[in-house]
Amino acid sequence: MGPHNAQLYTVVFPIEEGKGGDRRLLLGLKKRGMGVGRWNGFGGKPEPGESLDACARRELEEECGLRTRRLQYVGVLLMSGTDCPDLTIFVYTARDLEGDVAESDEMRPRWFGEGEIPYDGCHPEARLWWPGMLGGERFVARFTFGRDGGVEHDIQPADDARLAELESLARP
Ligand SMILES: COc1nc(N)nc2c1ncn2[C@H]1C[C@H](O)[C@@H](COP(=O)(O)OP(=O)(O)OP(=O)(O)O)O1
Repeated sequence: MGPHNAQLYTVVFPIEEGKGGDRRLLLGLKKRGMGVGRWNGFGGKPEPGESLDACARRELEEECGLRTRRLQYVGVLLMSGTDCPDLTIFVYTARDLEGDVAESDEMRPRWFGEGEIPYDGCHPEARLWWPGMLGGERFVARFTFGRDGGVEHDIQPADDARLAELESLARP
């Protein structure tokens, strides 16, 4: 199961790093559609012919008003389940941010300190990979959702070659 036969999405996490090494993460409370009522990064589906990088930048600006001078492709989520379509989600972090944070039709943004992330209000698997992502890990994570609401997971470190291989399968 992979990008070639799954619905493709991007998700972007804006991060600010303070001088003392403390980090803040901008999350958005989803106001409609998939994941409504949950805190998440900013993202969505690529438009026809759009690269993943361009999609990530567009969705970031549309959903929270920010642009970035440092977008980093850090991981891939391969999601499957009995009662839902397969999803492949390309994960980015965004630093060196420009613009003003603004609420959109889709997202209500809010900054959280690393120790304040509201995991109970996020997608259930978020707590399994966000701490690693915030710590700078690059990864491929496989999640399999069961009918009982449980989720099996396998999270592996990924290098440039593995991430590029997955990205190339999604190239328009
Ligand atoms: C199931 O678990 C998920 N976990 C996480 N962390 N993120 C997820 C999960 N499922 C979906 N997402 C992300 C992927 C995208 O960033 C959004 C959903 O995007 P959306 O459906 O809003 O896509 P758009 O292209 O913006 O859609 P419309 O323009 O049609 O509103 O959630």
